[in-house]
Amino acid sequence: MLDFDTAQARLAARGRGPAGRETVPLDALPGRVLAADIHAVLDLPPADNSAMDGYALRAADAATPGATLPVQQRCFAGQTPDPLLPGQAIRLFTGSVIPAGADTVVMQEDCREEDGRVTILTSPPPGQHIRRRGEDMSAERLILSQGTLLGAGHIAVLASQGYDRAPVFPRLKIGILTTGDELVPPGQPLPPAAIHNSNAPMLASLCIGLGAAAPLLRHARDDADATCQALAELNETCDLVLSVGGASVGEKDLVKPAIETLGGTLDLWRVRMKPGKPVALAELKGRPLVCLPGNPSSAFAVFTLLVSPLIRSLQGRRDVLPPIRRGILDITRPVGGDRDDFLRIQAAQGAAGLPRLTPHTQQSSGAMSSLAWAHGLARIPAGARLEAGAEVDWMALSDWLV
Ligand SMILES: Nc1nc2c(c(=O)[nH]1)N[C@H]1C(S)=C(S)[C@@H](COP(=O)(O)OP(=O)(O)OC[C@H]3O[C@@H](n4cnc5c(N)ncnc54)[C@H](O)[C@@H]3O)O[C@H]1N2
Ligand code: MOO
Repeated sequence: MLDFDTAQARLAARGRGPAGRETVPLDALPGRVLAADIHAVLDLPPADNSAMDGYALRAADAATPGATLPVQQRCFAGQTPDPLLPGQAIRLFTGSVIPAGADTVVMQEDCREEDGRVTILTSPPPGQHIRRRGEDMSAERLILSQGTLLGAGHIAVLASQGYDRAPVFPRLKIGILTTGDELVPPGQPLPPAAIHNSNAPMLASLCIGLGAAAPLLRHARDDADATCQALAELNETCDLVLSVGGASVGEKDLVKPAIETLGGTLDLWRVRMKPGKPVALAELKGRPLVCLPGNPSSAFAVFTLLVSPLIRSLQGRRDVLPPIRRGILDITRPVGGDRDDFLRIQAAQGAAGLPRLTPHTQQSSGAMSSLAWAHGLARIPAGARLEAGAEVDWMALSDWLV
């Protein structure tokens, strides 16, 4: 058996960054991956400005508490103040440019203004409440790196620099192949012995959550030619193909022979993880193809832990392997087996700082109710027998499925 970390590293390393780029306006950037380093073109703030509503003055003019200074001018954000005359103060507001000659700002709560004069109740130190030119971003400095997954914070930074668009990598095209005569699409009547195809919409939604284009879905009945045909079509049109089901040892496991018939190479693994043992990484016409196990919870775990790093590396992202968290097992019976167990858990605030991880009562690979419940997957290392209170690694879905 192949240990879990080796399988994960092999898949993460298979990703080759995307070819091509496109330029996209700010409102279409969330979830896209930056295709170039971005440098600042402006100093931000562009000039020294006030962090408070108050008065700009020379600290030396208010060294004695209770000093009273004439108010020379009122200057709002967006206006250019006159130079500050000696012994005077300029009324300003948050964001107002600091007048030449002023070296400090006193917030209005520490002053009293009456009849055009302001009394400074608390003597200010020099430099107080002044935001310096360029202290946030300075022109020509790197502000965003290629491979960054863009969100609201990055878009704010781009906009502040005057960029109204940015270069991004094209969205990854993923094809999903499901197999099995027992499967019927949702929305259609269910004959005896059939089940609805839940893996196709689940995997499509996982791919979209990772920023891929809406996947191309194909279903092949248990037939060698149909499987070959669907696989060839997906491989032709997509950057990555995921097949699900038919990866194990059954007599109708037709995906592997189809890959070989089409001239692909196949690396077949039995990964020491539960759920999710049968996984294969194939290469067909220079493009990767991953075979996932058909059991829905196995497909979900394999996608989350093994396929998502491959997708992130194919997307050209910097953060291929998301963080691993720590938590405390909240269990009533010992856990552990001969494979690394990835238990579907909910996390709650624990007493001692680390979160408390409660596994779902139904951990079977075929059961999927827990997928709509889980916050993450807690790892129980192969060979371990862990009791309540044991500290373990866990992968939050909110970290791994973006
Ligand atoms: N003799 C052995 N049997 C099995 C082994 C083994 O080592 N020896 N491994 C088991 C493990 S572990 C897994 S995981 C499964 C993997 O099976 P396959 O990847 O070949 O998948 P299928 O047999 O096609 O299906 C398994 C299960 O999942 C259901 N399924 C499949 N596709 C979908 C779908 N799109 N939507 C909903 N459900 C789906 C299918 O009906 C089966 O119930 O093999 C074990 N067996
Ligand atoms: O590995 Mo299978 O995924 O246990 O059911």
